[in-house]
Amino acid sequence: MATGRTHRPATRSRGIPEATVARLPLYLRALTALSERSVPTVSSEELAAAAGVNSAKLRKDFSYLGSYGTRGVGYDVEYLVYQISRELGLTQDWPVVIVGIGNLGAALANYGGFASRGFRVAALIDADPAMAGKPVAGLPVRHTDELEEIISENGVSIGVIATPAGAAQQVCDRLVAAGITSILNFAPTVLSVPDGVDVRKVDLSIELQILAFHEQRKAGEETAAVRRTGTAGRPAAAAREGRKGPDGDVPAVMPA
Ligand SMILES: NC(=O)c1ccc[n+]([C@@H]2O[C@H](COP(=O)([O-])OP(=O)(O)OC[C@H]3O[C@@H](n4cnc5c(N)ncnc54)[C@H](O)[C@@H]3O)[C@@H](O)[C@H]2O)c1
Repeated sequence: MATGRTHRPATRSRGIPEATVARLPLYLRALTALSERSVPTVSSEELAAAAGVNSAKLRKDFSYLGSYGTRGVGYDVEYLVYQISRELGLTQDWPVVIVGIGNLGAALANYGGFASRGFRVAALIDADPAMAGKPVAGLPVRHTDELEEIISENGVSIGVIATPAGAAQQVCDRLVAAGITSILNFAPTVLSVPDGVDVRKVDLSIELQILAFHEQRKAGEETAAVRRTGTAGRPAAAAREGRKGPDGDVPAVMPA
């Protein structure tokens, strides 16, 4: 990561809209891929396409970082990686605990993408005494009795909940009481937390339901087109083509 620059444009670490913050990881993922291919600069259009974002939105987002690119050259890939990483707080190491080491917790523990992005799995915690000490992803599973001690010893501020829904609130309360201020919740339940604690929820079934909604709508369009023209298939396909932009790159479902 290029961190050796002495001149940095002023950035506003406060006051960045939440929607911009949500897109920064998309830019970072696209930029990291360019950096791995040793691509030195990228235009806003190329980067926007790689991140699946509209290029005017990208330029506006980058203006919040104080990054305007160079006319005719584009953005310096390495420097943008550094800038976005710094804005997202990824230039420091974040110890994370995962609570609930079943199918999902073990899969998350084995996922290499956390460590490579600065999220070190400090401990794996489970309530099942039979799991205590068993290695998962190279770490011995620790019992929930040790939860508070683990969090304070490792200075953990992010907790991942992968327990059954019924246990999630109680686990959340213990994490918060132990000093955790950010929670990534995979359990299908809404968590109550005090002010100052951030919760992000991941629910793949909700994503599938949204896709189902769009599938149903597409099927509805097809039926309507058949009624209008008496021809199956082609009119609906043409209607879908018609929704695409000039480059044919506008997805039917935009990333959130
Ligand atoms: N968000 C998603 O997209 C998504 C996808 C799959 C599963 N899930 C959810 O993730 C959760 C885990 O799913 P799974 O398939 O891994 O279940 P699982 O039954 O395989 O694992 C759950 C683990 O949690 C442990 N546990 C139970 N109570 C606990 C407590 N109080 N403290 C600590 N550990 C406790 C159990 O001992 C078990 O090892 C479920 O809530 C499931 O609905 C979410």
